[in-house]
Amino acid sequence: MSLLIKNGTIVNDDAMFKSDVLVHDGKIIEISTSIEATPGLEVIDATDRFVIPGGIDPHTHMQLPFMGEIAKDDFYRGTEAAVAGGTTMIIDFVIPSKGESLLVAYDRWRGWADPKVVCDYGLSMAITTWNPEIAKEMEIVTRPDYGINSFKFFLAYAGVFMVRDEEFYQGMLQCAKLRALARVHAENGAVIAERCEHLLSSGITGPEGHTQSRPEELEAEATFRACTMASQANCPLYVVHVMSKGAAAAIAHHRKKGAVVFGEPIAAGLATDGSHYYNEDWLHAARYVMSPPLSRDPSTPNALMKLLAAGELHLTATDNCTFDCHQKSLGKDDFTKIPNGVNGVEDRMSVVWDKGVHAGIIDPMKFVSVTSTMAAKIFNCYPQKGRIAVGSDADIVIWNGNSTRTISKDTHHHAIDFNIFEGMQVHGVPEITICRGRVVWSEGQLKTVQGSGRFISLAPDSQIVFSAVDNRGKALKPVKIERVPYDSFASSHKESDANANVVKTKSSIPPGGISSIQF
Ligand SMILES: NC(=O)NCCC(=O)O
Ligand SMILES: [Zn+2]
Ligand SMILES: [Zn+2]
Repeated sequence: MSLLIKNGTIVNDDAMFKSDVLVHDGKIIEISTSIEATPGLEVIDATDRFVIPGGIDPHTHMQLPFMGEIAKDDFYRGTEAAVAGGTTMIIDFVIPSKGESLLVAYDRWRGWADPKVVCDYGLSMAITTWNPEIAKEMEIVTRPDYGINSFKFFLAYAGVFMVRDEEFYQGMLQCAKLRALARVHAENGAVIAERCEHLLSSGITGPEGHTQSRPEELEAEATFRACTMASQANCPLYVVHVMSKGAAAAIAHHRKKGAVVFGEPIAAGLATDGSHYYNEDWLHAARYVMSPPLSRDPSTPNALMKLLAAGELHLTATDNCTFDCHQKSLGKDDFTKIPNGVNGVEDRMSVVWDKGVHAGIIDPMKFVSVTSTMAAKIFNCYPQKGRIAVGSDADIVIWNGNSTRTISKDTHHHAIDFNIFEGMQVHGVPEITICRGRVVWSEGQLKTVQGSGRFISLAPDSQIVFSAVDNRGKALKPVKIERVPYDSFASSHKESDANANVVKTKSSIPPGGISSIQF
């Protein structure tokens, strides 16, 4: 099947130019001005439109079993919502139960996703238990037939997914060895558990308790701790769902010291805030319950966008994990029982365009970078994905930057009965979405076939993630001092030596060897 896209403005992360694009058999085969429309070619007129790489959402949880419920968007509805919003690839998380084999969990996720996805997808793997068997299985799943190149550690959800600091540290050592990226959900799960108990016993049972149990300081503290530990393990780190200025500052602090750390704000955190938790309507407030919570500081969404513009945060995701009103209502007497998670996969591209490009904070190239290219580079599928170039997959969106739409549960494609962006009017509309050469969304209609998406095997050792770590590792090598064997008798009779305390060996201070906490 062949497609010709004419008269559009191609946008990559590093350039914008007018050109035509010819697609054949799922790949881009030619980019030049004035490609002739031969008979049999389907022609798309992209005059006054941008032609952008399809969005990549590197953080979703389709049909995740969580908090006694199953997230409503399954891999079919969730990927339909994705393509309706201009996203052509997602990276979802395999999350094994505590003690479960990674391989068993992996097969379950593939069994769920493969027959349902309408766009391409990759997988990341959560590590919820630590033991030598898990370390071995991490090695297995990084092979091409499994295609995992990142592992996520939860520092929250005590007793469910959370790992202890020493397990997280061991896990990162293993990630570094396998050249896989460590990802972290950075909160202080132990303190949160204490605070939840205290709030409930003081009679605070509503959704306002959720946000009060998880002050921003705890996210900032955990982010700082995770970055510090990653530096000690010489392991690149990716902080998922950066929700607060404090967490973003912790990432920037460590980057300034040379750490390889990436920060991912999500659509919810870029477009709305935590004032909803104090809404008097219980259900309204419960809809926004997610962790870490939305920031109570109303200036945070704009600040996070500016940090993307400045390169201090790096790419956007959604953490799409949807529970409907009925599921949310299971926590009506106890906020700790409200299933955590919000929508985003359909609206991320429009929200980032509206709050970023339309607001004058980022340009269209940066938009492409933070919605697609950076994800492709970090997860090592670039330039197959994330670029409009000859040889790349034809994952393309015809984007109208001037058009507007109003987000609503009545028109969205999620499987839930509300939308956290309800009523928001956004500039930036995906008019046509093309997944590997197939038009899957046009004229407001889905044209999808279940199972038509493919699994993308992600290889370890991404350049943008790992190029710096070897030299850094040399400086981190433990130092051994060669000494004459210690003899306690001789030592106690030795004359005092004026130079006894002078270290004669040359030593350097490795990265992270000096405290990075400076006030
Ligand atoms: N974020 C959230 O509240 N739910 C999804 C699971 C996670 O990523 O923490
Ligand atoms: Zn998380
Ligand atoms: Zn998540």
